[in-house]
Amino acid sequence: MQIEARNVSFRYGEKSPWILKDVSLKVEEGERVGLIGPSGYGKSTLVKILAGYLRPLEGEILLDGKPLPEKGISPVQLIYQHPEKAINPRWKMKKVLEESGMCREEVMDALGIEREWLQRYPRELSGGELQRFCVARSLFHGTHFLFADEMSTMLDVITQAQIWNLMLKEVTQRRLGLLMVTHNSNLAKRVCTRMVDLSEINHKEERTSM
Ligand SMILES: Nc1ncnc2c1ncn2[C@@H]1O[C@H](COP(=O)(O)OP(=O)(O)OP(=O)(O)O)[C@@H](O)[C@H]1O
Repeated sequence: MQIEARNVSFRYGEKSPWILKDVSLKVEEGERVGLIGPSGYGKSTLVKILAGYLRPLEGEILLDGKPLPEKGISPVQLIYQHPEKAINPRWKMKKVLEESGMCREEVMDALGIEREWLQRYPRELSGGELQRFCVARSLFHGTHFLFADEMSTMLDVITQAQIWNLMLKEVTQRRLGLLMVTHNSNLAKRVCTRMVDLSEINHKEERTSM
């Protein structure tokens, strides 16, 4: 499988400056790509577009040459920096996991998810504890591509290592495609098979100066 951003352009408002202009990027199954670039340059925006959370104003996102499916749980999963925004506040954690069909014991153990947390609401967990649920959920059996947007920045070093060890094991064994946004070059070197610098594939400066 392959996911592709083809000639994607985006801005947040009609009069706002272009954030992305004519950006093309492909990620193949089994690849682990690190997306880097200056702060505020559009990395998170591109990842949200690739995952189908935002629609491009020009260009398209193609999964094996077809538009992303609109129904069902997406084969493209995004884990962001703010787990509290990604989880339904009215559901207990058990229901959150059940909805995705992701209740593998070994994943919960590897992530250090305590079973007692399953009976709690999101507001009753810390950011790090919630993020483990977001990671667990993203690994449901239908996932083909995982996008991690600075997902471990808020976590302590031990939890970061725990989460990344599991992610790497799953990504390698299942040959998932991974796109990670990070400012941590040591982590990127350990995890990624290829690096992409957004400033090299984004043509916004060329167009806006015309
Ligand atoms: N919802 C929004 N509405 C308006 N502007 C936004 C919105 N989200 C982001 N932006 C702007 O779009 C630009 C790109 O933001 P984005 O978060 O994609 O950058 P980034 O490269 O991921 O940054 P960082 O490395 O600092 O996380 C920034 O100038 C930001 O202020």
